[in-house]
Amino acid sequence: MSTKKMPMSDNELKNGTSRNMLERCASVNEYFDISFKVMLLGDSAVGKTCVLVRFKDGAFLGGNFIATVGIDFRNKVVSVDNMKVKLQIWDTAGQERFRSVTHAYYRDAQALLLLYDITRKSSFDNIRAWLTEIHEYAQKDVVIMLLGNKSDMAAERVIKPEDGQKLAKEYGVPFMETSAKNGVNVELAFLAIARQLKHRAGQQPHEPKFQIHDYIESQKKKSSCCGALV
Ligand SMILES: Nc1nc2c(ncn2[C@@H]2O[C@H](COP(=O)(O)OP(=O)(O)OP(=O)(O)O)[C@@H](O)[C@H]2O)c(=O)[nH]1
Repeated sequence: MSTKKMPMSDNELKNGTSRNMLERCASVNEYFDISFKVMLLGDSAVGKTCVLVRFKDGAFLGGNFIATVGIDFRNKVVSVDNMKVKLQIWDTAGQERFRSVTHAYYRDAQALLLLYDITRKSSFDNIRAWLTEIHEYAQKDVVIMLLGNKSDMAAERVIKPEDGQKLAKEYGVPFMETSAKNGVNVELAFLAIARQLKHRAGQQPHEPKFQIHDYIESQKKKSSCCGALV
């Protein structure tokens, strides 16, 4: 299996060869205290790879769209309180024909980021089908977050933030709009997931449960002085 268009040589990437693998091995060796698997899901072209590249490398993959083939992953170690949390983030192909490949990876995932494109209604309408699939293949206690991506494309928007919020509320999952292009909320989404998983792993019986919704809202308020965060 291979992937596409991370910011390395195109040929290596499409064929999943040497440098790609070496870079991943190098990041595997980075020190960490605890590790979690996170998967990116959603229709083809909603921006899963771009969101991952934005988080991992702080870059935007513009230009021609090349669909992911199969599945691939990237590691990133983030600090949560005084702990190093490694997120192994699996980027899946959104195209229907790869579904049987990606199903096999659901079981190991501790968190799922489910994306739609705010400029494409069908990708939003398909979220219910994705959630049905998640309930069928993923662990019962998997942490799910809904992301409305491409929030920078205001002129082409067809899905309002309230629609995303409403759907997320119906399923009891946190929601935010992101932009892989300008980076809005991308880091927050992954950090909120890392924090939730870390708290869950080390939670003592007397400790209050980590409230991911409250954390997201507090972080948005903190950064609202520096830019608009939906
Ligand atoms: N304006 C804008 N374009 C984006 C954003 N995210 C992704 N794109 C563009 O949308 C297209 C699809 O992005 P990908 O990240 O390849 O989509 P994907 O979900 O990984 O697609 P599959 O690999 O087929 O599942 C590309 O042309 C990106 O440049 C964003 O936040 N804003």
